[in-house]
Amino acid sequence: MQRPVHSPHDMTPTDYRAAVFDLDGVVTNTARIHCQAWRKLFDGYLAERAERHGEPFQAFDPENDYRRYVDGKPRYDGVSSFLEARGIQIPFGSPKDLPDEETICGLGNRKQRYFEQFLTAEGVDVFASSVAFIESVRKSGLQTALVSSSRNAQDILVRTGLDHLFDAVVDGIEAERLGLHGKPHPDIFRHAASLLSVPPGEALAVEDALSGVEAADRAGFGLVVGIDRARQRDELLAHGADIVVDDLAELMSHDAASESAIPNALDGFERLAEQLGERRPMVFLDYDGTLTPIVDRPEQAVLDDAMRHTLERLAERCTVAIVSGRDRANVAELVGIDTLVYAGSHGFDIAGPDGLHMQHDRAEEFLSALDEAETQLRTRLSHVSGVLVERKRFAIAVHYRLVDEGDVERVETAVAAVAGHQPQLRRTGGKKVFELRPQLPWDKGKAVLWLLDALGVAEDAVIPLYIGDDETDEDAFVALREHNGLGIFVGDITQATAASYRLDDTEAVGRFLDRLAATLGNTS
Ligand SMILES: O=P(O)(O)OC[C@H]1O[C@H](O[C@H]2O[C@H](CO)[C@@H](O)[C@H](O)[C@H]2O)[C@H](O)[C@@H](O)[C@@H]1O
Repeated sequence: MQRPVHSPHDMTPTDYRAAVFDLDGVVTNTARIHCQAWRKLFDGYLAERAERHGEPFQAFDPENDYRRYVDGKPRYDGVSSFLEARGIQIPFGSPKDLPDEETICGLGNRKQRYFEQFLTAEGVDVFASSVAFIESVRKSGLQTALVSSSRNAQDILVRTGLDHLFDAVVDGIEAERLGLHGKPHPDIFRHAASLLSVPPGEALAVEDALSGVEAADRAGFGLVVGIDRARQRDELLAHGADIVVDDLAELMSHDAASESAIPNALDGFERLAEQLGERRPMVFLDYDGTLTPIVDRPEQAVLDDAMRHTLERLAERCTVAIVSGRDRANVAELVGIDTLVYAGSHGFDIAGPDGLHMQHDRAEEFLSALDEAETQLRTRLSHVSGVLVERKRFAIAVHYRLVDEGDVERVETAVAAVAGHQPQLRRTGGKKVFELRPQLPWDKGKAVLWLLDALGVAEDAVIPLYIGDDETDEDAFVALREHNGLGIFVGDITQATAASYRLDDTEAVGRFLDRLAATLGNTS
């Protein structure tokens, strides 16, 4: 029986029989790419019109115009609704129109061309916590479906390897084939529920777009969850969301995500050793919160001698890589062992023994945006006491651990404003830190996969093992799951994690690594 849900804490997935998810902005970060494509389309078209008709040029606003008129809607509906808002009337045309034709369909097809170009250049980011949430509701016995107005949905599912997460998919192509109306009409949500043979009232829906929560609400879903990716909490609620979260991790019950669900790597060491079997581990380690406890200031996070000795011993028996958000040179100096591989700036910059070296081939393009952002951040935040701005080669961390609670919002607003002026950078989070990183589909997970490939080890000869404590480590846990590796989360599990094991703290990490080194010593 469903209980009333007034806040994320009241939500129990097992009260529902099915869960239906939107794709862009919920499972994948393709909403960003759609937004770029819409912006390029409308800015180009409006500029052309301004020249032709002497109209004033008013650019497409990637925040307000995107949310209000195009987000979540099928392509031609998005074009119509934006142009209508600008008082522009052009013929509808036909879906066969070429991208340079001045019709609703022609412009929609032009947007698709831009979208494909951006997608190829930038790749697709996956929200690791959403994947963990979907896996967890499936484990709880719920059926799952994906609904998307996008005609690209299937392609994106295949590219990201996420197609196995859904029992049914209703995308833009299928919707058109069946004559279903796009969001905010309820059709595709109702159809998804019917494919799962579950009445909408017994299913929950997850959406990030205003048109999407409205569609799910109108379809009569038992619970409509809005994800607030664009600071529009109140509007999501007004359009039909029952609850709004910043991230699906907030909906993972402590039980589902914690001790009972995820075994302790020390208690379960024998089983883990069995999983290793004949294979050598390749050990990837995060630094802060994993090898050293979290402390007030980054420079105080000093590696203790016992941990250094353990790492040295382990590195004699298998490959050990440190994968950190810190600057590579900084973390290499803090660890101080030259037989290890070091990946810094969240994997953008890698070096190791025997001349191993990799810097993401586009990373340098972002240096001037990072430099400007750093200057702007230092200026804007100079009056906020306790803020620490830490520049890494390919990222900037803004620490607020020492900032008064009442001032944290000022810090967040300043970081958001700077990010708003620098579309080349993306904002991510961590432990009491906001970060700006290059707007590229690259993260610790991609870096770990690159290393596995670069070190040229046969897949059946090694088992990658990643230990980390923070949200940026989830990308690596997800990547390793798909490559038969193991993730170990350090700390209290209060949110969804894609790790398979856990350890309590850095001291437990030391004991685990010691035991691993001893086991490998016995078998070599
Ligand atoms: O990927 P990691 O190696 O874990 O690096 C993540 C960030 O770690 C550092 O900040 C964190 O640790 C500090 C020291 O304990 C702490 O004061 C801060 O609040 C934490 O966010 C580092 O300074 C950042 O550059 C890394 O991105």
